[in-house]
Amino acid sequence: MKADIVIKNISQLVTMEGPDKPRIKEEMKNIGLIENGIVVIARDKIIYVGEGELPDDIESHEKTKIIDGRGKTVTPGLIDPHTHLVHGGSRENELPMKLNGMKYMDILKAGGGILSTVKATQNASFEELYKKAEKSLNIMLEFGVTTLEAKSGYGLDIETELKQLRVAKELNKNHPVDIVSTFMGAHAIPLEYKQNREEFVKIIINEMIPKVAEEKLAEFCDVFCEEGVFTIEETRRILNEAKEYGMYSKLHADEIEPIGGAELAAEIGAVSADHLVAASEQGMKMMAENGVIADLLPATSFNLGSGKYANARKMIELGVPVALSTDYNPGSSPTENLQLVMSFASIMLKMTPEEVFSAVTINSACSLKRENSIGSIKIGKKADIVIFDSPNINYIIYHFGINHVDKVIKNGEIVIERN
Ligand SMILES: N=CN[C@@H](CCC(=O)O)C(=O)O
Ligand SMILES: [Zn+2]
Repeated sequence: MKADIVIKNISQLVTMEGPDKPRIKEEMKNIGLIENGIVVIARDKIIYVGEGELPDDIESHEKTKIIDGRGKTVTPGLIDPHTHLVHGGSRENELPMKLNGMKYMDILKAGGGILSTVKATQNASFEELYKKAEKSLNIMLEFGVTTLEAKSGYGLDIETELKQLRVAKELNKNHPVDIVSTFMGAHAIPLEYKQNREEFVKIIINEMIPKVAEEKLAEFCDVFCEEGVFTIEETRRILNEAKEYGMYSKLHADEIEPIGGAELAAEIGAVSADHLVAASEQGMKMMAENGVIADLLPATSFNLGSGKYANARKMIELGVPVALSTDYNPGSSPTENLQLVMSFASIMLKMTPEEVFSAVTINSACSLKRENSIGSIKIGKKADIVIFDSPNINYIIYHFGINHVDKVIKNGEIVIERN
């Protein structure tokens, strides 16, 4: 077999070896760490992973690229399974309001917040949305993200929801980062339906979901299940309908109030429940029993400044598989930096570096139903790999706020080279 890229002498190689399924409890600590590691790539796949030298049955050719991994940490490409990538405008105008004590949900109730991004997204052309999202995607790739999820939800009318999803589809075709799309028409109740919310729920169920499914624009459906937004019952109806059309479920659950989002996620067999800052212990237990992944978003807690963070330690203790995401969006988490999220997870959620790496690789892959092709460095999987300019995993998390990436390899191609 002929190698196209060989990365050798790797100080710390994070393989995430083990079964392609969500890691829980102590499993989250086993990241398959190899010192003096070697990874070999041929075309777009990993063909060897181990320790020491190139094995005899793998040959190099004159174009084989040999990368010296001394002083470097190598991991699977990072996966960000919760973003609101495609949207118009920005919301820095809300910063002084928040500093003056106005709450995130009060801004929304007054017609701002998500609803102001809805206006900006409705008014933006396909090209404008594409360019803006492409810029963010480039930053994410620079930070080591090779696959991410992108939600609609800033349209709230059928044309704009479809426009957002079509932008994501086109970017997925043209950009090295793989994008998994989620339909989130149930992100807020538009002002014009405030007195008639049932009408809006019916539009989502009877018009939007069938159209999104017909155009094959989303694999997942998500709902902002929160006090003052969508109720448990509305969320159940929307996600069950989406299931009929073949979409997996995700929920924005118990972000602010413990209204039973975690319990609902377990009941309907959602793939993930996200946020969970206010989730009840009973909800966490039910998630563990039903294998629902907790996708935690500590950058959002940080940016909302509430001082409230999801109880990751309790979730891990109870056997809930934990993933981590940026939640990149213009309101509550305007950052593309997943490495920063990893540092927040360690400091604020008390997750160990090993748990953090499990959360942004294999568990995130599971949260996108991609665990058979990405999320670990394993023979036969996609050659999506990050080389960090860092001698060990702890340093990446400890030295926070900067970009530790040296190189990013996507589908066997070096797409980012920073040093
Ligand atoms: N909480 C709901 N949705 C997004 C925020 C959207 C926005 O504020 O624009 C979130 O996940 O944080
Ligand atoms: Zn979100």
